[in-house]
Amino acid sequence: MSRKSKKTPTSLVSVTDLEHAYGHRVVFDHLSFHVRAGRCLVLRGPNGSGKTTLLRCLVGERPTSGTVTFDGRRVDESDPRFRADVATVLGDLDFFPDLTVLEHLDLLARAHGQAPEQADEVLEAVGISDVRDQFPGTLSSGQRQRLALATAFVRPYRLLVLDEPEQRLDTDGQAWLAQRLAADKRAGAAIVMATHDPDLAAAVGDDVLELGA
Ligand SMILES: Nc1ncnc2c1ncn2[C@@H]1O[C@H](COP(=O)(O)OP(=O)(O)OP(=O)(O)O)[C@@H](O)[C@H]1O
Repeated sequence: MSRKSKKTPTSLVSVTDLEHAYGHRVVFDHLSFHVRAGRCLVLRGPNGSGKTTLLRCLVGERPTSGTVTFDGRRVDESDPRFRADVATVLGDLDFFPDLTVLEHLDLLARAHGQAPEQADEVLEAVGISDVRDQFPGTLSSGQRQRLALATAFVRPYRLLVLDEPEQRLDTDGQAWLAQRLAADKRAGAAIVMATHDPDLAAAVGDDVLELGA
């Protein structure tokens, strides 16, 4: 008689005994967790508790000690496979001043092998079609944030890493973001997101890691 083995879902991101310090200041230590495909881990904690530092370690910043793996391999931001699989919106992005909003997205879509109409679709979805021909320097802060999000959403990914994606978005933008992230999870993406917005955390988060507690 054959015995069926119960398949446990594998982790996409694995963090083991992670520590990061700036000089003598230990921001976090002894951190271990996993994130599976289709799940969202929310990082919470007060200002300065280490959320951004941890997100940066997930996408290639070298920690003081410990390991971070993505899909079973040590994270290496120069690895083309890693870059193809992982999208990030971390901090204020540097946009090319001489490329329009549409040109930015078009460039990224093509670089990731997407159809040319992908940029237009994302512009529409993110709600910045009306500024498609403007340069980044002429956008409002909320429009810049929408463009930052669009740079991730215009391309495929297996892991999405977001630092306070809700910042500067209006109410409609925040509601749209929550729906988009929920749809991403249903499509199988893993998400790790630092947020100060309890509504977004409740709408999208499956697990919560509290830093600075
Ligand atoms: N490059 C750096 N050099 C030295 N110290 C740093 C550096 N980056 C961050 N820190 C310090 O590390 C700590 C954690 O910062 P981090 O930005 O990770 O916190 P955070 O939880 O993301 O905060 P916030 O909620 O304000 O975004 C802070 O005390 C900060 O001053």
